[in-house]
Amino acid sequence: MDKLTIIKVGGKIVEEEATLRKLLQDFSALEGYKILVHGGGRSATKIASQLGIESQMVEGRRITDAETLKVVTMVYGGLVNKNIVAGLQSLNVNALGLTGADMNLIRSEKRPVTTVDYGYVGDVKEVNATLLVSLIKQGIVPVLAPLTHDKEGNMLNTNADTIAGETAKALATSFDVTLVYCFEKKGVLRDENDDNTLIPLINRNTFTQLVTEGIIQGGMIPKLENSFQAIEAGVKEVIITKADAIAPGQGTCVK
Ligand SMILES: Nc1ncnc2c1ncn2[C@@H]1O[C@H](COP(=O)(O)OP(=O)(O)O)[C@@H](O)[C@H]1O
Ligand SMILES: CC(=O)N[C@@H](CCC(=O)OP(=O)(O)O)C(=O)O
Repeated sequence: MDKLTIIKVGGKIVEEEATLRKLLQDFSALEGYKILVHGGGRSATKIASQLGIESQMVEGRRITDAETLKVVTMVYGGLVNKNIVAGLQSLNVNALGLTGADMNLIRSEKRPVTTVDYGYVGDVKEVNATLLVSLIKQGIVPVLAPLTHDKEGNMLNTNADTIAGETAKALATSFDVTLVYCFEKKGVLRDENDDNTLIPLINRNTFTQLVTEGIIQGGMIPKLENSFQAIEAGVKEVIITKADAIAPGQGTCVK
């Protein structure tokens, strides 16, 4: 099977011009088929605040009311996505920016209200793998924004780590998929403020232990949950690493 690399890049990296530029250069140098998935949570929080809209996160997910949905649609589907596409085009990568609504790429359902009402947040139900395979085989590089739709006319906000994980899972029968989550730290760390404390390998058992010890917390918990789900669905390799270290052999390997 052909190899496919899916890189997910998070908030702090896409927000800063220099780090984003470096990541896009490294991404452009990757051999073979590839997809870039981006977040942009920090940019959305900043612009929402400038518009007088408060942001509220619960367990790493944004409470998305009608006004917030307008902001995230503009920021992820517009500003961040097009900035990345233009950057990649300048590096001769034939990037195509897409939300989940475009060509019905990712359909989701509004998350049911339980103790928390997340508002317009979508849980992924279906990724159009056939479309992605066809685009990739034409030499097109999809750049995916963290937005989905319900096929009833509504956009829904979806966590970017989940978009990357679900896309990797959907493509695992067509390619040998490597999924790389990159962010501002070296990987999963014993002390999250010290890049010298990298944990090179994590499995479900060590993960549970590290969560109990409080070493893994916050946004790293859903990132690792997405990683294990991807591995269990046939994704070949999941790596969590620093944005300037996306080449093989670096960061934390999830098994
Ligand atoms: N053990 C750990 N090692 C590294 N980061 C950790 C750890 N535990 C918690 N984190 C936190 O997880 C965050 C990454 O998750 P998140 O903010 O969702 O990522 P992203 O920037 O990719 O969207 C890090 O910024 C860090 O604060
Ligand atoms: C539902 C939900 O939480 N969506 C995320 C989508 C963006 C994201 O995931 O961005 P990062 O990767 O930069 O964190 C949000 O609005 O923050």
